[in-house]
Amino acid sequence: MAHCRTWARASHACVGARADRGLAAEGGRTVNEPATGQLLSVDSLTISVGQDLVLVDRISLDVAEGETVGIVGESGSGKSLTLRAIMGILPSTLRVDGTINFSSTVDGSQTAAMVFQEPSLALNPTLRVGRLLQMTWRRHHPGCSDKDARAAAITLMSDVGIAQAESRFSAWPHELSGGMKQRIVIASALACEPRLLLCDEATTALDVRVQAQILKLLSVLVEDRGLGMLFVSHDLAVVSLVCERIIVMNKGTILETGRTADVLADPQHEYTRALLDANLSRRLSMVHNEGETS
Ligand SMILES: Nc1ncnc2c1ncn2[C@@H]1O[C@H](COP(=O)(O)OP(=O)(O)OP(=O)(O)O)[C@@H](O)[C@H]1O
Repeated sequence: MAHCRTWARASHACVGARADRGLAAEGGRTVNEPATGQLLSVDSLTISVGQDLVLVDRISLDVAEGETVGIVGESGSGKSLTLRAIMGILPSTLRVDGTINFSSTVDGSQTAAMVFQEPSLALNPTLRVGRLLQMTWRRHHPGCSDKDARAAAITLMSDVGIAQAESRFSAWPHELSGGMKQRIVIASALACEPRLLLCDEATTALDVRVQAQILKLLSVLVEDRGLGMLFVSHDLAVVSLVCERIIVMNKGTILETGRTADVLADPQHEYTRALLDANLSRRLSMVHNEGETS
């Protein structure tokens, strides 16, 4: 089975980069099976560069089966590095210590897939979108025929809300809107049949109406498929819409964590209160309204 790091480097079309069980230890990092019921368990993850620059400092987090967890914090707080460490796609210049425990399927594969921020960059402009999904499906379903993989790709396109999926199979990325492109990116992640979806600012590049539609889609997919999701965003309003639990990060450390409703109603840390700025309630109702009308 191809390793996700090889796959992620091989082509920027591989938007559904996937983490497999049994990754080799890197620095002081080990990857094992987590406790029953947990899809992912991260213990004391530390990411550093050079002799003494610590970018992520001993953070621990869990995602249970079917649970949606958000990591929120301003730019530079270490959210993306954390997700990339979990996926095993950090640059080799960074040192990773700590423990990452991954749940896996019986054959030890298909555990986590990642959705990146910018769909225009994530999709290979020279690859028709249906063909990308067909190739991704075949990569993760060895022995599947071209015809069956094409059918699976069209089903995935329908699943992520692309109308007339069959005729759009041959579309180029540039022929699709930003929202459609992100739907293809999500479909590509689903082609790995993950149990855990890692989303890195998955709606940040989209306008607010499309953002609401994609958030709604992610919520439906996660619920229907019983997936766990780790959703990273700098936007607390966005995270609170799709996550049951929130982790607040700043400067590489976790400041607080709790049920979404609790964190919103009674933030324990001054930094969290700052994130809950005067615009939050207005923005929340705006996003909720957009979600309802989409
Ligand atoms: N390869 C690297 N080498 C050195 N420092 C890095 C590297 N990648 C990221 N950093 C630094 O690590 C810190 C955390 O980066 P990270 O990308 O995780 O932040 P973030 O919270 O995701 O914010 P953003 O959404 O802006 O990316 C930042 O200060 C960043 O400059």
